[in-house]
Amino acid sequence: MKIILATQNKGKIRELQDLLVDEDIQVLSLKDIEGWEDVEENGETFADNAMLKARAAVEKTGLIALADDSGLEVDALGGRPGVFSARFAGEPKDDERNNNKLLQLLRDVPEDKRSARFRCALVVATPDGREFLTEGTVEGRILRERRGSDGFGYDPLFYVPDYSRTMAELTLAVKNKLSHRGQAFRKVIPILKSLKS
Ligand SMILES: O=c1nc[nH]c2c1ncn2[C@H]1C[C@H](O)[C@@H](COP(=O)(O)OP(=O)(O)OP(=O)(O)O)O1
Ligand SMILES: [Mg+2]
Repeated sequence: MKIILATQNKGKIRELQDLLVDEDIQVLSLKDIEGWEDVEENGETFADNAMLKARAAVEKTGLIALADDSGLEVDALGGRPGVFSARFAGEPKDDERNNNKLLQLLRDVPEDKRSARFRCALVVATPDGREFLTEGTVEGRILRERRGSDGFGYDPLFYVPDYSRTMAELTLAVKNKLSHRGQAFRKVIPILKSLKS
């Protein structure tokens, strides 16, 4: 079986490839596809956007596609940046500037009000028109400075109380064990298995 990861994000590709390593599945990403043009992510929810990306990848490749739309919801910001996480500080999307903007907006927010969560929607779409959605979340809080250098995106600012570490201080394996993406992915496995047979 061969699937296409409908993402250009290197951090996601690394995590999803690691999650898929024990499955008997050949994995391509959009980086392997010539002439891929990003779809406009204009959905209202992570699920909507994952669906748009998965569908576009199926249409382009004719393969089963797995798309990820994910982001950060900060309670003190009323759930922002949410679906706008990637472009929080404008175009072109840039993790460094996004993290700076987040720190700036939360400058006067006290420790007990810095709660946040990562949310991930994964969509599996098939060439014969079927679509499957799974989701995952992980709770944490936003620190006042970056810690750690692994991971991507908002990981250096996202502290996971259960592990006393930021996401960027966790190994790939540990992050995949607890993350929003890891949780959503574990629900995808039985779906992929059912498509094989
Ligand atoms: O585990 C994570 N650790 C840190 N940050 C994360 C994570 N998961 C999502 N995020 C952030 C990064 C980006 O600011 C946004 C995703 O935006 P999102 O549109 O889904 O991805 P993207 O544009 O980077 O790649 P693509 O659309 O090709 O999959 O949320
Ligand atoms: Mg995107």
